Amino acid sequence: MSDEPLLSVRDLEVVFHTEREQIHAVDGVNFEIREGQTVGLVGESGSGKSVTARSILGLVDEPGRIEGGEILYRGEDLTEDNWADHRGDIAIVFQDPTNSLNPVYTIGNQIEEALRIHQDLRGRAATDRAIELLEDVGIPDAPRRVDEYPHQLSGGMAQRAVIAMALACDPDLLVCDEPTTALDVTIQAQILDLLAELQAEQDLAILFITHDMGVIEDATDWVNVIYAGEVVERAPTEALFDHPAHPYTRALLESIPGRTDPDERLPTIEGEVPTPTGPATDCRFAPRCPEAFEDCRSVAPEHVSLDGDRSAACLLHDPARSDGGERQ
Ligand SMILES: Nc1ncnc2c1ncn2[C@@H]1O[C@H](COP(=O)(O)OP(=O)(O)OP(=O)(O)O)[C@@H](O)[C@H]1O
Ligand code: NI
Repeated sequence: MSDEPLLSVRDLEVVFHTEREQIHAVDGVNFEIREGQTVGLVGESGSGKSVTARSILGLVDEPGRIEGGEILYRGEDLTEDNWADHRGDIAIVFQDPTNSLNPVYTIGNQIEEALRIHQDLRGRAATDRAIELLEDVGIPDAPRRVDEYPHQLSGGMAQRAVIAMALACDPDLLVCDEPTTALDVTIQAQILDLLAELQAEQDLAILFITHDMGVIEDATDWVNVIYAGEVVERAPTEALFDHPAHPYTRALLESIPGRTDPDERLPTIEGEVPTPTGPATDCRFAPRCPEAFEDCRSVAPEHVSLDGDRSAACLLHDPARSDGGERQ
């Protein structure tokens, strides 16, 4: 295994040019994923998680455009129109399996199509491999179910079939955009277990996107916290949960059920994620931040290195500016 990251997202900028305004949905995002690692991207709705995911696959649609930065897959910049060369290397699983499956074809047909394109497998060999993949993702009675149509599967089984389809390209990286959000809780846990198993058995790297810190704790090795298009904190998962450095991360952690007094109502963060329509001139979280001070409203914070490899973009950690807040 080399030291080079499998995927390295550097200063990614994605802008949506709408009639009314320019939305900087992803505004200078940086993170890395190493082989076999599970990396989380967590933040509230509208923070830029899905746009980041779609960028990695080359799936940003009009009026959106990648306008800056690099997405390096094994050192090769995908944004220079290299997605076609790596079609099978990176696969994506979306939230709602019914949108990823075509209702008029059997599950088997759809997996076999992926096998034909990516592995050049046809006929009996493709069917056998499709059955094997369905078995790998824990679908019981796979030789029969391979001939079923999407509507014949439950939500959890359909999501397993989508994962089987993603694995048919034999990817090194699986991008999972809220893969369990549409499923009920017990099924969610089963899909998380399945992903952990596949990750361990196949040395698959996973980018796990969610708004749910509980899922991050269960599923990831490393976390990037995203707010209004910017990564505001990055840390190994355990360290982040032990000592969250950014006030936004602390607020997200307080909203996990079970971490606060069960008699109290679940604390939620008041206000909403702002939509960035220009370059950052302040801390975008400041209006909602219980610890904000004057400078937070006029200075865009840079990432400050903390212990280990972690960092946070918050003036509380900037020794030159903090007015006596917590320092590390
Ligand atoms: N097609 C589009 N046209 C205009 N703006 C868009 C479009 N798609 C996304 N955006 C903008 O990008 C921002 C980030 O969206 P994104 O879907 O990445 O959020 P998210 O973090 O995935 O949220 P969620 O948890 O709700 O899925 C949105 O707030 C929106 O302003
Ligand atoms: Ni999303």
